Amino acid sequence: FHNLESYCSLNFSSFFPPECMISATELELLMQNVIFAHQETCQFRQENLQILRWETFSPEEMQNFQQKPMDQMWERCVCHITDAIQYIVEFAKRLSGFTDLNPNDQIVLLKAGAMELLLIRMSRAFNCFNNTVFFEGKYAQLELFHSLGCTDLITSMFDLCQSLCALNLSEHEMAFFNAITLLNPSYPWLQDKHKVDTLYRKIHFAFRHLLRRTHREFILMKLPEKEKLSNICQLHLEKLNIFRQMYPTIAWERFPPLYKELFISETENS
Ligand SMILES: O=C(O)[C@H]1CC[C@H](C(=O)N2CC[C@](c3ccc(C(F)(C(F)(F)F)C(F)(F)F)cc3)(S(=O)(=O)c3ccc(F)cc3)C2)CC1
Repeated sequence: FHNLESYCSLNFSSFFPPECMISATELELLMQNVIFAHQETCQFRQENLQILRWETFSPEEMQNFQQKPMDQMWERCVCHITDAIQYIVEFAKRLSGFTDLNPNDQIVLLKAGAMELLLIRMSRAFNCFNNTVFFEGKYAQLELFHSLGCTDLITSMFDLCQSLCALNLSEHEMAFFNAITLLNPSYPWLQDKHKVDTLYRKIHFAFRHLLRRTHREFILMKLPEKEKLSNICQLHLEKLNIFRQMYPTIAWERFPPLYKELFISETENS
């Protein structure tokens, strides 16, 4: 019945189970909560990213980055991503209903979703006209990250940013896309799947309500599929493991605890 049920919930809102039904005021409050949670927890403001978007690194600066040793460049980037993920954790905590979830499930959703939300947010810091991304104060071309030794990962991140930029998402749409990506009820390790599913359906309903009001329903079909995001996350984990084989102690000694907690599996921690 799964297909029938998901088909119904998409097309016949009256098929919503009772706990999913929300009043008009609750709907407005939920929409504001998602939008404010996003606005208050972005690392950089949209207008500042826009102002700087033609500030690119000079060839000399590029070379300087490209000549950095692999472990140094990895450590810098891992610190940046950890900073960005702290904001993403804050976004989750401000989503009404997230902190009411089973604490184990909150961790499961953040472990699985933090990198996906990072990738979505990255498109805000991406200039699709010259294929550059905001990095350490200016916009950087893909080649700047050469010394990381994971050009396929960087390329797939840039491609994802290009596809998201093509949708020209508003900050409101970005907020909802992040919220529904985080609250994915299909993760296997969830203890209270039903509670996550109820919250997911409410936020998805509010997202569709926003899109109907702005005549932007078509983007729902054009958002990157789940597996496109998870493939890039998988590639990130593979590159991290290759790096750790090359520099076995760096990850332990120099990577921030939050990054290790999220991306270096417990079995190795013990
Ligand atoms: O909240 C906001 O306003 C946004 C949040 C997201 C920010 C952002 O784009 N980022 C924050 C950290 C960023 C980032 C992305 C990916 C990674 C890695 F995958 C690897 F290095 F391998 F690529 C790692 F983890 F393995 F190391 C590290 C760090 S970055 O800006 O340092 C950056 C690095 C490489 C790029 F090729 C493009 C960007 C992306 C931009 C500001």
